[in-house]
Order: sequence, then C-alpha cells, then structure tokens
Amino acid sequence: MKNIAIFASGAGSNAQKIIDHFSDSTIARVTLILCNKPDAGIFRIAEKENIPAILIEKDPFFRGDDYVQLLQREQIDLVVLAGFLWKVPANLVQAFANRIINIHPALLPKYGGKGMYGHFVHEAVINAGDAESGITIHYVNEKYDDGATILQERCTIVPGDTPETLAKKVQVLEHTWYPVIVERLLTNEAVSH
Ligand SMILES: Nc1nc2c(c(=O)[nH]1)N[C@@H](CN(C=O)c1ccc(C(=O)N[C@@H](CCC(=O)O)C(=O)O)cc1)CN2
Ligand SMILES: NCC(=O)N[C@@H]1O[C@H](COP(=O)([O-])[O-])[C@@H](O)[C@H]1O
Repeated sequence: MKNIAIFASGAGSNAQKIIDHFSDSTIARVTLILCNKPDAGIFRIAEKENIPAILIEKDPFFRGDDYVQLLQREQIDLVVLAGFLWKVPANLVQAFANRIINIHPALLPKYGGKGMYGHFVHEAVINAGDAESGITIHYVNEKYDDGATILQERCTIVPGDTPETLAKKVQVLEHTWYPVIVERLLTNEAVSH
C-alpha cells in the first residue's frame, strides 16, 4: 500500500477527487494533507475524511528539514501538489526526487511561472485569444512549472468563453486525469494514453 501526501492551498477539489479515487483501493491511500493557508477548504475535507492535516509554517518550510523529515517519517511515496501556492524548496525536491508531481491549469510551457496560478492563468489564456487550453501534469523540480511533463490534455476555447467558463472546462480535465495519473505512477504503468 503506497502512501500519498497532498499539498494544497485552496478549496481542495482535486484533493477530494484523489481521496475518492483511492477510497477503497489496495494500491494507495492519502495519508497526509499539508496546507499553508489556515482558512483553506482543504482542512474541512481532511476533517471529513479523517486524514491528518498539517498547517505549514513558513520559516521551517523554507529554512529547515522539518517537513522533509516528516514526510520520510510518514513513509510518503508520492507527494501530490494540488493547488499549492508556494514554491517547494530545493531540499524537499531533492529528498523526493521524481516523487513530487503538480497539476497546472494550462498547456505548459505557456502560462507558467511566478504569478501564474488559478484565475490568473485562465485570464491570460482568454486575453491571448488562444483556441485551446488544458492541463499539464508534471514532475516538480526547483523552478516553477519547469519539470518534465507527464501528461497534457486539451480543451477547446469557443467565442464567448470567459476565464470562469474556461476554468470549469479545465477543472473537468483535472478531476478526470489527476487521480488516474497518480495511480499509474504508483503502479509503474505507462502514463500516456
Ligand atoms: N519547486 C516547485 N514548487 C512548486 C511548483 C513547481 O513547479 N516547482 N508548482 C507550484 C504550482 N504552481 C503552478 O502550477 C504555482 C503556484 C504558485 C505560484 C506563485 O506565483 N505563487 C506566489 C505566491 C502565492 C501565494 O502565496 O498566495 C509567489 O510565489 O509569489 C506559481 C506557480 C507549486 N510549487
Ligand atoms: N499554478 C498552480 C495552479 O494554478 N493550480 C490550480 O489550482 C487549482 C486548485 O483547485 P482545488 O483547490 O479545487 O484543487 C487547480 O485548478 C490547479 O490546477
């Protein structure tokens, strides 16, 4: 049984989909949730699902090894970023090399990097007049949105689409594919479909 830790900063809808996906699985389970925003909805999900949740403290996260040691002590096999809005520091990236993944709500390398998260991403895509958007699931390295791509899925953008309607299309892709990719990675299955 593999152990998954989810890092989030917001509502946690992707975390909920991953928790649901593994709810009666013999492959893996979500054993830890970590969040940097005390009022984030993810804490209510953790309570409902009876999963330990930790409020991340800024200085220890960026300056020490406390969280590396915690994840190692908890025998975490895969770290899943799901709307986590801080940059994962180099010590954690190195300690969990190729075992930290992220989902980005656009087709990287476009619309990535500092400042590109949530609504800001969809706003930029709509303002650019692109005909499509989508998701990128990728490994996490020491830079924002720079790690090797695991999967990209696309959705069309039609006249009249707004950042809000695009966000809904992208969220369908996220909820469909993130749990599937997490399972494929943990069972060493091919990840491209
Ligand atoms: N080392 C890495 N850490 C993180 C990555 C990554 O690829 N490598 N991905 C992000 C998730 N993300 C995009 O997918 C992302 C999240 C947040 C930001 C951002 O600009 N954050 C702001 C702070 C926002 C806040 O505190 O409310 C900032 O850094 O100024 C960019 C991209 C997760 N971590
Ligand atoms: N650049 C990172 C980024 O923008 N991540 C995005 O945050 C949202 C979290 O939603 P959730 O809290 O409902 O899972 C998701 O749309 C995810 O792609």
